[in-house]
Amino acid sequence: MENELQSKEWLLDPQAEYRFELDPGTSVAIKLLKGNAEMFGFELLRGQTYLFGAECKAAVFTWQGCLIEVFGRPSTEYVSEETPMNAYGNLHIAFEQMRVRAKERFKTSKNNPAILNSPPERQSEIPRILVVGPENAGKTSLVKTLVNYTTRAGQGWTPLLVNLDPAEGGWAAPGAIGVAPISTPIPTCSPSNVLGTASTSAPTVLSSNALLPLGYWYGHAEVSRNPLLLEQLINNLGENVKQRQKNDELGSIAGIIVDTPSAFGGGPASTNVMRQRLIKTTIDAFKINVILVVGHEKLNVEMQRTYGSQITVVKVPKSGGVVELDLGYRDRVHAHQLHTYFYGQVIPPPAGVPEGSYSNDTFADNVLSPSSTVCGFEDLNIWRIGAPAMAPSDALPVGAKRAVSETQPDRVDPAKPGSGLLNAVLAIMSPPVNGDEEEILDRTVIGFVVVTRIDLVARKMTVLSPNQGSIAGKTAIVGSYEWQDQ
Ligand SMILES: Nc1ncnc2c1ncn2[C@@H]1O[C@H](COP(=O)(O)OP(=O)(O)OP(=O)(O)O)[C@@H](O)[C@H]1O
Repeated sequence: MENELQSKEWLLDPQAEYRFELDPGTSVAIKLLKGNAEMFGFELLRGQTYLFGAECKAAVFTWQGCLIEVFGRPSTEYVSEETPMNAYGNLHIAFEQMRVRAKERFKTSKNNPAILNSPPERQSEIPRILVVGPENAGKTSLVKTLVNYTTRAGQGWTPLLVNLDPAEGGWAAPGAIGVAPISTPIPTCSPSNVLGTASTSAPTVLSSNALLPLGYWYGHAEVSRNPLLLEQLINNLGENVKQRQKNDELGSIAGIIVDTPSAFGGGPASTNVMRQRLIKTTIDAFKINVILVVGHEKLNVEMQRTYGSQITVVKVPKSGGVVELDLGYRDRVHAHQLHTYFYGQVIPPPAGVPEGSYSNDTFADNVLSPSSTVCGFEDLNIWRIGAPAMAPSDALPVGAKRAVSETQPDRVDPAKPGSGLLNAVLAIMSPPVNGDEEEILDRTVIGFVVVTRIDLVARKMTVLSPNQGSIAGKTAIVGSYEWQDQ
């Protein structure tokens, strides 16, 4: 039903979903009028209006039926009665049972410390889930749904969401991988904050925007660019997760869900060895006990054969709603993510929705003020990991060895022509623990800056940074991401 406010009502039957895709520069607002509805497990409040923009592609799903009102015109919109949500719901129930059993066991072991002598069994009861699948399989959407259901279970669970897809741009800039404890459901509003927003970029009064992620900087979109580096960072992340779980045994019962890049789930045969090695590293680093293979028969068989004897491998159906994202779209999303990191995000509401009348649960109306500072070439210690534009080791002629190792930090001199620093995204690293400058691979990211100007004569560069703090004396790593403010 359409009205003069350019809105349209959609009546959804139980277990149906309304899917929409937005064109660049457009937005829609959705209001739940009757019944119940959710988006990737995030429950919509009745009467509340939610804004979506930045080419968002998503779906409103209902378990029991609902009536929604949609303001604005998506480029594609339709209702589907066929969704994999039943399978996703069953998975959640199975994981919930594992958690409840683990909690019971934990309580008993407090009264009977002898039980603590059976760590492998106890460990195996906590869900540590790895999600793999090819490109555009809906991996991230499944991960988000499972994490959101876990936080809604009413048990106070705070699962750890691990993002190993450097192209995802979760929580920080694209190029980083990381982990964040999730205590409230993650909303969906635009692809620039698919996994929620870090507390440093959003008002912390909103718990869904107050995530405290821990990130490592890989610096590239493609896994094949430097798989050895990614492997080392996954191990570092795994070590951190292990430490946290050791310090908070009860809290760790909520478990871990690991989202992976599509390179883990397939690709050319030449990358098979690298792919299998990265999966093995991930399984070991996070002590994975369940592998979910999204919509890929061959990969499912491969996982069953390789890990089926020790790990539960489950084939999960792919949703027909998952959108094929092309390279142009992914580039636009990366640019938008970086813009959002520095300037925040304002999604203009569509016609018929007054300013400020929508929910601020999402990160749809938040302005940030970055600062542009000039610093001397010597003020920042800039490194690049491995040689620039390095081909993977297995692409070298047989017997050939590299001059620079793929994980060796290489000092970058901004004064040298071709330093590749102009417009480059630099990750600012936490200070060295042992004073060893070269151990930068093992350091976590504290923020990002972009080099906007280089003055070779004055030996100075202009840097855009999210706040006004000085960056003098800091250590930074440059990857292959570039960004220009447009
Ligand atoms: N049921 C659905 N209805 C509409 N859009 C959906 C649905 N499920 C997923 N999408 C959208 O499809 C796109 C791809 O989904 P998603 O990011 O989950 O896949 P992926 O397998 O993680 O992708 P990648 O290739 O980046 O690894 C996203 O924009 C997501 O919001």
